[in-house]
Formats: sequence, structure tokens, C-alpha cells
Amino acid sequence: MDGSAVAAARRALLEHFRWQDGHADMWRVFRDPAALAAVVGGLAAPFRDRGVTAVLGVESRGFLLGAAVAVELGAGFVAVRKPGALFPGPKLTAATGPDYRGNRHELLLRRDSLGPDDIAVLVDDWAETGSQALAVRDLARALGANLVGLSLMVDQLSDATRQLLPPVSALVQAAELPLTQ
Ligand SMILES: O=P(O)(O)OC[C@H]1O[C@H](OP(=O)(O)OP(=O)(O)O)[C@H](O)[C@@H]1O
Repeated sequence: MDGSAVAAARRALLEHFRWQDGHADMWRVFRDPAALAAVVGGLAAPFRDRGVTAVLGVESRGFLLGAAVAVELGAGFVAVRKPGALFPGPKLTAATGPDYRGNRHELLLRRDSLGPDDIAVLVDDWAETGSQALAVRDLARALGANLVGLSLMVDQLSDATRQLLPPVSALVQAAELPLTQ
């Protein structure tokens, strides 16, 4: 793994991270071209040369990051959608547990988007309860794909939840972020 790429991504994230209106503001890093490139490179680094064929991303920030990481890895991008948007074709659905807001919802995956030949990675900006990541794990498994890991900007998962998931790589742990709001 290219440790320097991960280190540069960590620096970019920590430099641009702010709290805004009581919430983590992840958007600043997207606005800075160098920071965005560093973060995308750092998310891709642990999975280079792993034969990844598909990067999965959950709507909406997972779409942005996942597609960029897919380009870095020479893989395709697979959208995991939330209900309510047009998403043609036969689909699998998985119910999530309560997420960090206490909401439960369904995630949708097209049946033709993954198969047993796929080596897949889930990319997201943040995981807290892991509710969405666990549902994606189930969806990928149901289609026979090999979900080899998660690549996150921020890991706030409990140890118990992390053990239920494929190996998690993260640029930072949530506890490393500045506490000031
Ligand atoms: O670990 P969990 O508790 O499941 O939460 C993690 C999810 O929540 C956030 O997305 P959100 O649903 O807020 O959508 P967004 O990307 O549009 O902000 C984040 O991008 C993850 O997908």
C-alpha cells in the first residue's frame, strides 16, 4: 500500500474538516482541488493491485467519492440507491438498521450490477452505526460478489460492528477530529 498517499489524504482531510451548524461539514474537502485529489488517492491506495472490479457507493456522498475511487482503481462504479429515485431494472433491496439519525430505510442494488466474478470495495465518507455498510454487505453477498473491504474518510464504527464487516480502512478515526463545533 502507498502509505504516503494515505498520509497526504489524512492531512488534507484534517486541514479542511470543520463543524458547521452542529454537523460535520465534509463538503469543504470536495471544493479544494488538491485536497479532493489527495482524499481520493488515499481512499484508493489500500485497494490498489487487489484486482478490484467494482466500487460501491451509497447515495449521495458515496456516489461522488466512489466514482472517483473507481477511476483511480480502473474499476467500475456500482450505485447503491435510496428509495424515491428512478432506478430502472430488477433490483435487490435490504432494510437498514437505524442509522446515525435513528432512521431506517431501504437500500437498492440492481441485480445486474454485481456477480460472483466481482471483487468489490465500498467507499463512503463516514460510517457511524454501520447500518448502511451492513446492508451493502448483505446486498453484495446476495449477488455472490466478494466485498473485500470498506474505504472510509472517517471511521466512527464500534469495534463490535467493525467485526461484522469486511476489513475497514479509514483516513481518520472520528476521535481524531477536532472537537470544537
Ligand atoms: O453508519 P451509518 O449510521 O449508517 O451512517 C453512514 C452513512 O450516513 C451518511 O450518509 P447519509 O445517509 O447522511 O447521506 P448523504 O451522503 O447524502 O449525506 C454517510 O455518507 C454514510 O453513507
